[in-house]
Amino acid sequence: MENSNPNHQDNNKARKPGRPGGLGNTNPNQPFNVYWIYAILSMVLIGMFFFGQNKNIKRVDWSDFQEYVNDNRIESVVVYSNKDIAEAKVRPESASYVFGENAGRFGANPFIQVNIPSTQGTSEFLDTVKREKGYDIKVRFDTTSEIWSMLLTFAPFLLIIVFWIWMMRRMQGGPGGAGSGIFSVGKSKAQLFDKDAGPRVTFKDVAGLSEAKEEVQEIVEFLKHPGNYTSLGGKIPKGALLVGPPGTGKTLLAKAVAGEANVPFFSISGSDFVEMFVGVGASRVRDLFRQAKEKSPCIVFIDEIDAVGRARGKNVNFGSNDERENTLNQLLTEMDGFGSNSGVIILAATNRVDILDKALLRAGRFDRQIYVELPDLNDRKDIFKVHLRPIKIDESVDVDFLARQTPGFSGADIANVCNEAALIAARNKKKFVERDDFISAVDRIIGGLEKKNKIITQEEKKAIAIHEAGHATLSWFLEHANPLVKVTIVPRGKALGAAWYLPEERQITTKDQMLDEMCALLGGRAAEELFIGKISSGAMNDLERVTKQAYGMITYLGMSDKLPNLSYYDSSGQEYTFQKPFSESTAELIDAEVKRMIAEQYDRAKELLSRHAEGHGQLARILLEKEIIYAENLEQIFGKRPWASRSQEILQSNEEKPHSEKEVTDTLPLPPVPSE
Ligand SMILES: Nc1ncnc2c1ncn2[C@@H]1O[C@H](COP(=O)(O)OP(=O)(O)OP(=O)(O)O)[C@@H](O)[C@H]1O
Ligand SMILES: [Zn+2]
Repeated sequence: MENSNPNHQDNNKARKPGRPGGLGNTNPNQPFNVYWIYAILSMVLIGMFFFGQNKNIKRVDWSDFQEYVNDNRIESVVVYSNKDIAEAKVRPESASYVFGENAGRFGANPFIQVNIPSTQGTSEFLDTVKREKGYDIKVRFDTTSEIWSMLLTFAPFLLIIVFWIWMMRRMQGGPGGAGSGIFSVGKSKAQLFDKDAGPRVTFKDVAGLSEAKEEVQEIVEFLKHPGNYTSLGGKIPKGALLVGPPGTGKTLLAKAVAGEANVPFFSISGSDFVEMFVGVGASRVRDLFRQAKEKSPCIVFIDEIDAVGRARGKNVNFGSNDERENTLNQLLTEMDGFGSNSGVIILAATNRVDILDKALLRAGRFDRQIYVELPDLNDRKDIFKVHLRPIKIDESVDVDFLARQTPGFSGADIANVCNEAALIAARNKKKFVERDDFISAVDRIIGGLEKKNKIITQEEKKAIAIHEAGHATLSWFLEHANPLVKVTIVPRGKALGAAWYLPEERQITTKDQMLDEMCALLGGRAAEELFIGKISSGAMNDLERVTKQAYGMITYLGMSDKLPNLSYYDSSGQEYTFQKPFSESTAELIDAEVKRMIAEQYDRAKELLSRHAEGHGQLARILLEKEIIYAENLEQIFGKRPWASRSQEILQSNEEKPHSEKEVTDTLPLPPVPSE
């Protein structure tokens, strides 16, 4: 079965070492931060809002004004000395008198304005009134209004002009340079590795991957000697897709192609195109190709192309993914647009070809797929050799041994192991990195840090032991179950118990094998029920896998008696949203079949366990005591495995206990954190 081990892939992802992706070029000497522009603009707007807001002012005649003052209806007066105008605030209790019906409207701003006749100044008039009647009117002379109004009229224009100049300079690659600020959202974030900058990556740096290297060798030739191909009328391919799990060296390979051909290398991640602004993705794509054409011949590498290249929706979700689709369309247009002899070759990486839009894979686009797989034993040796080069090791370190310890590791994981080992040795103040450091590094990367200090009650420990012993016992007695390598109840990372199995390398899996696997997975829960009488949450991971397996067998592989030879799998990757491809009654049948299949295997697990209850009990006791058991312990208890066991062969031929790809972990509920 392809992808028979989804768990492992997840682990892989999690422990992928962090490394710089295609980051945008942020210019450190940027003299002018773009946020200043925002700040100034918003201040102007706020200012305009407050000052430009006209108070609702009622104009009155001079004679009315005099009357109001005489009747003491005015609270204060501001005299604008440079204009022949005075503004007066009306006492609230007089508002209705002054404003009449409109009092409500003027209520908040009870101001009146009056033109001062040239014959008699307001101030003199007010002075007289004050003196004669003793009213307390505050008078203020104001000259600022003039300045303000001038500023307010011209400031926006000034700002716009400054802003404009600044913008033009930026667009011409002025002080800020390209790649920074808001006006560069449409610029691609591609990272350029020019041919003369830094050490070149070549095929020597890429270990293993011999088939992939052979295939890309041709691209190197295209780039080096295009004439050889075009003279015969052939067209140089525009792109190739590197397909494989994370960390297997896709980026490295693409870089090596550029290095071998000695051409510039643009690197960008698919997710860098996608931004929340509409149209930005498409404009970034245009920009990327414009840059690439300028530098041609060159390689453009798009990592994680699935971020933009996912199949365009069949089900119209009312424009939810429009932006991504526009970006994808632009990419397709650009790929069609440039001539096949322009010297730009696009390499893209993905680990999900199945979800890519079919248009991307059509002839003339990414019509070649190059598989970059997880390394096998020999490849792992080579990768170790590459990454051990810079490390000071002593003679106890044996590459062959290391490669055997790391099945299922990707190139990135191996790089990580080497680095980790060096760190561990440094922590222990060693002069050289020793074999033990590598073993610890491998262990650490497999299971996260050992957490011996995690508080687990004796009862919980017993439950974990019984659960794990259940898996172990069943895997011993089921013909097709993967042979067990070791089981531990030492908590590592999140898992409280774990079992390692040797996976058999098989391309197709029979129904019997799948059923046995399910049975072994159910062994943990079955042992809990049989020997503790209480079931726990520790089996969640097991149950999830069993349920998925059963659904897969019934709906994809057509392996149930009631629904034989039917597959509702859609390899085109489109998901069914509104309509299932089967009827309601079939859906019920599927559910019933899944339940039946799991129930059968569970009964089988319980039956087998009760037959070997004594051995199981011994196993659980050893586990409790030693926290770890190996295949040999099982042999001592149960005798030779009834079926020729690959694990035994391997264990005999190799003294080391190989770690293995298949790891079944169980999570039990953590004990409550003691409150301090
Ligand atoms: N075959 C290999 N030989 C040597 N080193 C490798 C190999 N594969 C991976 N590595 C190491 O792992 C690192 C990460 O690999 P790379 O970035 O090429 O993986 P990738 O397949 O592109 O991953 P992703 O799909 O997540 O982008 C490399 O920088 C290199 O150090
Ligand atoms: Zn389990």
